[in-house]
Amino acid sequence: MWQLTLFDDFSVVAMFSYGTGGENLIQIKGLTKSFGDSQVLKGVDINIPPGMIYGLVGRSGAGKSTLLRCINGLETYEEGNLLVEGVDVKSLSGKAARELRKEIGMIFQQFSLLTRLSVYENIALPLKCWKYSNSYIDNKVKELLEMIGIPDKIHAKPKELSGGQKQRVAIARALAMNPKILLCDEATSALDPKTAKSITSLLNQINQDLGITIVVVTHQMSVLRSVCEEIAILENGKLEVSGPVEEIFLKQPQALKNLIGQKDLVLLHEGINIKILLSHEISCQPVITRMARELSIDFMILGGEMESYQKHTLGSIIINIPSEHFNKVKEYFIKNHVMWEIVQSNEQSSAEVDDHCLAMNFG
Ligand SMILES: Nc1ncnc2c1ncn2[C@@H]1O[C@H](COP(=O)(O)OP(=O)(O)OP(=O)(O)O)[C@@H](O)[C@H]1O
Repeated sequence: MWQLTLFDDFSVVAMFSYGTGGENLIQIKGLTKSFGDSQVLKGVDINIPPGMIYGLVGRSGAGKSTLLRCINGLETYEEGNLLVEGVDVKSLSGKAARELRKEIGMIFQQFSLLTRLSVYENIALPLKCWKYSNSYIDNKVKELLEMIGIPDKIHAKPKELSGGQKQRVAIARALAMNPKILLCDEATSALDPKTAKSITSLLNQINQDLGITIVVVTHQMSVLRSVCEEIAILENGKLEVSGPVEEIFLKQPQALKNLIGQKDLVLLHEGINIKILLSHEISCQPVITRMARELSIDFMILGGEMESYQKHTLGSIIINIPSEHFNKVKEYFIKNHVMWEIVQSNEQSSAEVDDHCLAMNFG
């Protein structure tokens, strides 16, 4: 539903309030951004529905932080549209731009707390800037401290806090204005794995309890897997792949391989090495052992891994089967809707594997 809002500097902004179900809270289309002669975002398209935790990944310099800063209006862009709640961020100025930023909280790798202020004062800062009453501020800060789980640190200074506690305070400060969107730029990168996990759990909790849409920029794949529903992979300012996180990690498109590299696999030169993708449906069933029984074949297990995602556990397993069984194994996979691919050892060329399959009439 469209709404006209009149701000006190007399700027009028058409606001879109969702409630129609399928609308995207953040709609990015053909976004282009340059610094001088260097184009760092090259026509990026991304849609993020309300309430989703969305991950942005890519190698250093891919343009992730720049994209985040375009979302909250800290950077401008030359071409394309970036709509937040249906309003093009570029069209906003003055009070309207500040109102938008009020709707969007942000946290960073280095926490960005003011060292001379206490935890209470740090969290209260945005509320003071917006001139809320002292009693409102007091209630809000205490409520946020309860939510982030460190009410006892209310009078502590940042130097008296651990990294995880500092990030909790930064999260509380980012939530002080009741934003609809929380942008997290490498929020867990400076933390040890266990503390990082506790922060990702807090983000999940905030998303579920408050319905806040969260955009996460990270280099940590475990963070993506544990919090994000969908992700986008940026390469040199271009969107290479986007979609559900489970699907992307399962199918491993080239852009993901470019990002995380290839694992060193111990593959055999003899027979056929097959990677079986254990989707949620497949990982819930004893597909592999059943295959051995049903087809009366033996095979070697060369490796495998299972990873936990927000909703499911999935992964892959690599087996080596004797060449003469390939046809019936393939038929078994097709019949049981198993996703698979042949992986070749360093000694095997693809032509060799193809010849092998042709010679065996594997087609
Ligand atoms: N204010 C700026 N002025 C000029 N160039 C900039 C500015 N901010 C970023 N850049 C350049 O834009 C490109 C993208 O930077 P950005 O910080 O968005 O990448 P990133 O994907 O977030 O990288 P990282 O993962 O290392 O944080 C880089 O080449 C960077 O040097």
